[in-house]
Amino acid sequence: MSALSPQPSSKSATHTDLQANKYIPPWTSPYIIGVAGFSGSGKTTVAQKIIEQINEPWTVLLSMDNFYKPLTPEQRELAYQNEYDFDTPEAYDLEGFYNCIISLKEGKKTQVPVYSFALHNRTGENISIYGANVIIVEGIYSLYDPKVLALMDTKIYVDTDLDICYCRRLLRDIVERKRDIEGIIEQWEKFVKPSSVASVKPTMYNADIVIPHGSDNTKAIDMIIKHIRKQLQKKSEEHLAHLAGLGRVVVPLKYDNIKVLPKTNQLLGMKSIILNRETSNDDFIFYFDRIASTLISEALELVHYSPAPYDIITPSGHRITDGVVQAQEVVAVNIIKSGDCFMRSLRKIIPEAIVGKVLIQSDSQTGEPQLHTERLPQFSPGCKVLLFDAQVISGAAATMAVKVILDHGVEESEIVLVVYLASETGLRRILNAFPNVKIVVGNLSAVEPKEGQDNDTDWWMSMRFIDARRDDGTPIFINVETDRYGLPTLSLRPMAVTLGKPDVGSPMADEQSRAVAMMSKFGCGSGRDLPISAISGTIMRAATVCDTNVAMTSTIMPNRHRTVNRAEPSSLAWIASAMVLSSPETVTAFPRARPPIASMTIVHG
Ligand SMILES: Nc1ncnc2c1ncn2[C@@H]1O[C@H](COP(=O)(O)OP(=O)(O)O)[C@@H](O)[C@H]1O
Ligand SMILES: O=c1ccn([C@@H]2O[C@H](COP(=O)(O)O)[C@@H](O)[C@H]2O)c(=O)[nH]1
Repeated sequence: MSALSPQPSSKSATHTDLQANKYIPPWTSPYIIGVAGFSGSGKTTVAQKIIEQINEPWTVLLSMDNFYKPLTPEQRELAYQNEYDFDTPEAYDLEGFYNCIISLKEGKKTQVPVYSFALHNRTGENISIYGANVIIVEGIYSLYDPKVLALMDTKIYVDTDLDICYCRRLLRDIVERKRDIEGIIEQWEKFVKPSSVASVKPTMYNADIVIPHGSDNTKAIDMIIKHIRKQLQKKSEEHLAHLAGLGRVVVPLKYDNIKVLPKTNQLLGMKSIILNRETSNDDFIFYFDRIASTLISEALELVHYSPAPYDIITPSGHRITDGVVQAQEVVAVNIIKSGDCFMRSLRKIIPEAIVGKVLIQSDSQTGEPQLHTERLPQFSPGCKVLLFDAQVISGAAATMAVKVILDHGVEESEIVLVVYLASETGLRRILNAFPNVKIVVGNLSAVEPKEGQDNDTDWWMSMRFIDARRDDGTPIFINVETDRYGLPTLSLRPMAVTLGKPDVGSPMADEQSRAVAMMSKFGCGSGRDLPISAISGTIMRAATVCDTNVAMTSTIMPNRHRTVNRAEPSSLAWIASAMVLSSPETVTAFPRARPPIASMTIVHG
């Protein structure tokens, strides 16, 4: 189901929102907060409190200390004798600091040098930052450079009495920065104190908010957090509205880039087997893997081959002059965890394939897809990337994943999305944003709505909930999931959903109303007093397959069950937000005794 906007059917679509024709992820406009103040004033402590309380995925704390200029051996010697001035703005590489923030602001993968206070120098290592939604920049001169100030959304000055700062710095520098007490006192008197008064204090006038008494001032910090939350909510609404726009029909969906598996007897036969309640668990996995292999093989048809640069001599001595060789490296990327159910088949077809991963998860309340983690390899120039997801419904997660891969230097035309189940709306959203991406899909929703199915949403819901009733009519939530051994498996959970009122004024209100109508149509009754956004979140979350555990929905039968073990925090968050579990009761446990398959190569970028 598309959770992002009301979708006109392809028949009736006349909308031409050309502005929507490009995907702008949240990390190309990160929210930047500057925190300044004296050394020891509590800047880091305040920043950490903000991070804890806003609880945004991909919040980066960037310390200006990382941008101390590298020292010459002579300067290092001075530093060890407490004769080097680290408290003048000239000690910082202000240009490098600015360039780093600009690069992050543009959503680029950015290298940040690591600094050691013990060595008084950069360590030579770098930390790579990518995908930040919120960046907190902390440092004595973070509100100093007008160019940097212009990039900040909120500027905070932590105003703590200088003597208190001195005491705290003494303690911290001895314990954490391995400094001796005499040296700290000497440096304080000679450099820190005079610069604090002459150069740091005046930057207070560049701040939007001044926090008297530092991190003790919980009231001020609460106010700041409320303000930041409001700004982030606005940003998230803009992102959702933008994603919604991408789902609108700009031009009728072009099928040149989409390959749907033909409904051959062979494919229908395999589907019939996996739908049959008599099918054993092993056979289910076997036939699912075969369908996955077919999808992968289709995707590999898009890999470039070139004439072999040598003649082939057969065992019987014949010369073959028109051999071909693969001319393109193939790299796989999973949208975890659902994409994992393709991995067994991938391993059989390309055993040496490098596999990268992205974790994209929806916010439980708004349904906004958020990038939590990426572990991607260094993509070689011109390589082909197969992006795996079990299902694409709204298309938001896949759109975001494509953007992540593009940001890592892959050509748009070299990305092939491989997906078992997809809605037309989702594919339209992806292709509106990235018209050169190729898609290989096992099941695509009806292009023309069928009788009684007014749109993709209906189709998806019926696919999801088919046969999913208990004898007493209770709807059951069914998923094909990837289990801890990387095997496709099924889970069943009874479901109770409360119907509520849409959030007035929310860009999702229409969508929420539709969600409620849809849920009631499919028999979900009221149960608990939940905000509607939770329900909507449920649908969106499932729809975008952002949950790490919800792997794949299909026309599946409720005969294969397993004990649902949902201990991972992400699953708990999902359960809490979705509230689909009326009780933790799971139907029967399907016995399984399988060895884990060989672990995947996860290349850290
Ligand atoms: N309100 C506070 N009360 C007591 N100690 C604090 C308080 N805020 C910070 N500290 C301590 O003071 C030291 C300096 O704080 P920190 O946040 O690192 O300051 P800054 O980043 O401004 O240099 C740290 O050891 C920290 O734990
Ligand atoms: O090698 C170094 C580099 C810096 N300093 C001191 O650090 C503070 C800034 O860090 P805060 O976390 O804001 O305290 C600055 O006052 C420098 O004097 C250092 O001692 N050695």
